[in-house]
Parts: sequence; structure tokens; C-alpha cells
Amino acid sequence: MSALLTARDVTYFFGNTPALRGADLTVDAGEVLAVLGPSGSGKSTLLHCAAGILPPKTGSVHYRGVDLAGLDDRRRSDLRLREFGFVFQFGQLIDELTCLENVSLPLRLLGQGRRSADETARTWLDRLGVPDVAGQRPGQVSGGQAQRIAVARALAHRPAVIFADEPTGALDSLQGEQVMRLLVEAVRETDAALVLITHDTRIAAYSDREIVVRDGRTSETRSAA
Ligand SMILES: Nc1ncnc2c1ncn2[C@@H]1O[C@H](COP(=O)(O)OP(=O)(O)OP(=O)(O)O)[C@@H](O)[C@H]1O
Repeated sequence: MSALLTARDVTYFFGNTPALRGADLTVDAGEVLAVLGPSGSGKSTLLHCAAGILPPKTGSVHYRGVDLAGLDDRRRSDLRLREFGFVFQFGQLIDELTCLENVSLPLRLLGQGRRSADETARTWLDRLGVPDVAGQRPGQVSGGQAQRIAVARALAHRPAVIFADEPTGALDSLQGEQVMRLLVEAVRETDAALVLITHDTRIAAYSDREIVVRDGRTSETRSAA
């Protein structure tokens, strides 16, 4: 059986500077993959290539057997919206919207009516332990609450793959562990895959498998037992 998502021998350059020099990444449904490595080694670039945000210079990315290079921009965006969820280090919530609207936005973009999207969004805010912030704007909530909202937003449309780039990097260790626990629980329950970039080996311990990126190349360090 082929993996849900496979990036193979991917290279990427920013101008003349190589960021990836033949990197591989595979993740299966329901699997939590940690991506470790020093600063500047290419972790975020690999995530962006695997998620169809950046086009690899050479190499390939397949999602459910489909080569992303064969899709035009509109189809790739559509696939990202439907199938993928994203959590970044600093929530990247939309300040003009309430927290509830931030979570319901992807559902609305996917065509759900307001009432049903809001209902789903509320359920996720509840699950993430932040029901009280629904009507507030992101600027009025704490960093830990903002990350919980970002996790709710990433999961509410039940994507098949969640890409998380240092999702707890801006939180203290207690908040970070709580957010990670909630994220992994939700991923396991929805049978999504999680690609998780982290510097923190305690956070990586939540994963089933680890890869390390060094100088734009990947190696596997810890496999599932
Ligand atoms: N927008 C950009 N323009 C030019 N160079 C970039 C850009 N983004 C990343 N790079 C370079 O590409 C290389 C890989 O960067 P990347 O952000 O993927 O590393 P990283 O492992 O995620 O780093 P960090 O852990 O610090 O986030 C680095 O040399 C970086 O300086």
C-alpha cells in the first residue's frame, strides 16, 4: 500500500541558495511524523513543498497517488483547502474576525452554511478548552489560547493531513505540552496524519516516527516499533 503523502528526492532553491538537496518525507493516515533538525536546515521548506505551497525544483510530491506537479494552481489550492490543515508557530489568525469566525472560515470556504459552520467551530473550541473566547478577537486572547484556536481551525474541516510548523514554539513548556496533547488526541481520533516540525525533543516524543533534516537532506532516526 502506498503512503498517504510522499515527497521524494526533493530539491528547492531560494535564488541560487539550495534549501533542499534531495529530501524525502512520507506519512501514512493516522501517523504522527516529527521533523527535526537545526535552524536553517530546510524543515519549513520541506513542509511547504510537501504541502504543495512551494513547487520542488526537482523530485516529486504525491498525495493519494496524485502528482502535485500535475495540478494547476487552482486545483492545488483547492486540494490544500479540502485535504490539509495548517498550524504555524504564531497562530496566524485573522485579527479582523472573531475567534469563532477564524475557526469556521475554512468550513465556510468549503461551502458550509453559516449556522452549521459556527456549530462545528464551537464544538472544536470546546474540545480545545477555549469555548469562552468565541466572540473575542485574536488580539484579546493569550498566546496559548491563540494556538488552541489555530489547532481548532486546522482540524475543524477534518483534513487528512495536518502540517504543523513549530506549533508550540512560542509557548511555555506547560502550555506547549497541553496544546500538543490536544493536537495529537484530535489527530488520532480523526485518523489524520500529522507532519510536525519541532526543535523540542519532548514534543517530538509524541510522534510515531522521526526524520532529521540536515543541510537540506533527510534521514530517519526513529521508526515506529
Ligand atoms: N524566503 C526565503 N528567501 C531566501 N532564503 C530562504 C527563504 N526561506 C528560507 N530560506 C533559506 O533556506 C534554508 C532553509 O530554510 P528553512 O526555513 O526551510 O529552514 P528551517 O530548518 O525550517 O529553519 P528554522 O528551524 O530556523 O525555521 C535556509 O538557508 C534559509 O536561510
